[in-house]
Amino acid sequence: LSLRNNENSKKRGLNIPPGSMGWPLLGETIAFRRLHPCTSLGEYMEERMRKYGKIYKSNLFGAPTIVSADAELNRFVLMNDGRLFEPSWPKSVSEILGKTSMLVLTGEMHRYMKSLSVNFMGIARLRAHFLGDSELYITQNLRRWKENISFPAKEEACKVTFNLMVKNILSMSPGEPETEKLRKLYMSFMKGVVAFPLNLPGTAYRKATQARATILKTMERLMEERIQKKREGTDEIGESDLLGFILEQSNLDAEQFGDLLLGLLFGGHETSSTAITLAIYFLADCPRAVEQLRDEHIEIVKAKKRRGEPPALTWEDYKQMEFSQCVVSETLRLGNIIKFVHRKASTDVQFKGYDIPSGWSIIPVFAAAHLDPSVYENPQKFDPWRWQTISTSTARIDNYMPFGQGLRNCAGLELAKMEIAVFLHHLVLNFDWELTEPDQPLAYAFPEFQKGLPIKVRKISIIE
Ligand code: HEM
Repeated sequence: LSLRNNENSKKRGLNIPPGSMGWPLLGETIAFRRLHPCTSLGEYMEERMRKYGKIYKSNLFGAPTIVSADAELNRFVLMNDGRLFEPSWPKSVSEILGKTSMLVLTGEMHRYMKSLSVNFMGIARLRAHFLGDSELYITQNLRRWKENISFPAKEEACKVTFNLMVKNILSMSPGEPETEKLRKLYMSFMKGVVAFPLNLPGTAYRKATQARATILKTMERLMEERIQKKREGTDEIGESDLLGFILEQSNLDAEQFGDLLLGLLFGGHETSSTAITLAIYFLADCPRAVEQLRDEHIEIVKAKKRRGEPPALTWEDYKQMEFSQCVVSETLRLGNIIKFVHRKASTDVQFKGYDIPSGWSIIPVFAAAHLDPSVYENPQKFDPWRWQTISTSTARIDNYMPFGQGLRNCAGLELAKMEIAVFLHHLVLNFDWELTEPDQPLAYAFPEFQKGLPIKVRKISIIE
């Protein structure tokens, strides 16, 4: 199909970007997926960019594809979502995330689900629920850290972000048997989303489809139980979790709710735990940034004491974490948690003299601008201070897209930034840490630390 499409475009005299379509069927998918550090673009892209420039054609995931390392084209694609472009995730991803998942929905239904999620994670709820809950789960978690014993940081970050999401989605508490059951199911589901999509018995992909079905059944049961409680007048949760909020504010059925839940767990758990782990990794090599972070957070705590406030962080305290936000921005730039997204042209599109034929896939690679030396001086360097000056520059909008942009931008970006900052607050106030083994994050579906980033901590006590 890809080759036929390519031939048709030639016949129509279109100016398709240069590139190679690779092998029949497989195209260049294997080379595209080859592991490389997430702080680089990898050999496949670097070689193609040297040969063909920032916009080139290929054959990926079974479709003729334009790969874009061009920041302007990436922005053009995202700003024309729903008009010239639509989502086009590989079938394996869309099947596992569900047909009513936000990543694949378009039009009215996408807008509806998006507005539910954005409202659910709006500033009011961040202040009222997520901030206090994040702090609670983070402190509960860090309190258990033992000195001088190596442990994987990723696992700890995952516990925090998972607990936060299930508490706010389903009012489930950490450590309860039902929460643990859901966590295990979710882990199998997650492995399948990123695995090679081979739907055979015993494969990660098959296990994930089974986990998905079980999670959906659990959702259905929880929904029925809540409806029953509402009828009996014994529901105490009301709209304080997503399930209650959806029951009051929408008419989603159990499957739609299940897909929304999986999407938020998937979107909110793996990404932010990866971001926290990446910050721990980058900071371990940048003591000056840890020192400056520590000063910032000590000052926040002292100011609270001076004002006679209780120790819990408030939204106003969070807003004081300016250098921490620079650390967050730099972690997301260099870590490239979502390296690229999948779209396809819903009509013939022209850009910079090139034609992108209707039906072709396009992969905007956000990481390309994040690592471009003409945009970010010394791009391989973890340099949070660069954000103290960049923030006023307009270049940032085009060249910095860790959360995507436009219609389909991240619904949880404020939550994510807050979670990372609150984690940093308690981390730098309570611990020094070092990496115990080399473990570089590799660009898999998400950046992945092969060993989960083993670290060793030392407790410090700087606030009397
Ligand atoms: C550092 C952490 C995060 C990063 C880097 C990130 C990144 C992204 C990106 C790049 C997109 C755009 C996908 C596209 O264009 O197709 C996206 C969408 C989305 N994200 Fe996030 N995200 C993060 C955290 C979260 C959190 C905490 C949540 C919520 C719990 C969340 C929920 C979503 C949802 C629901 C969408 C789909 C929006 C839509 O289709 O309109 N994300 N995220």
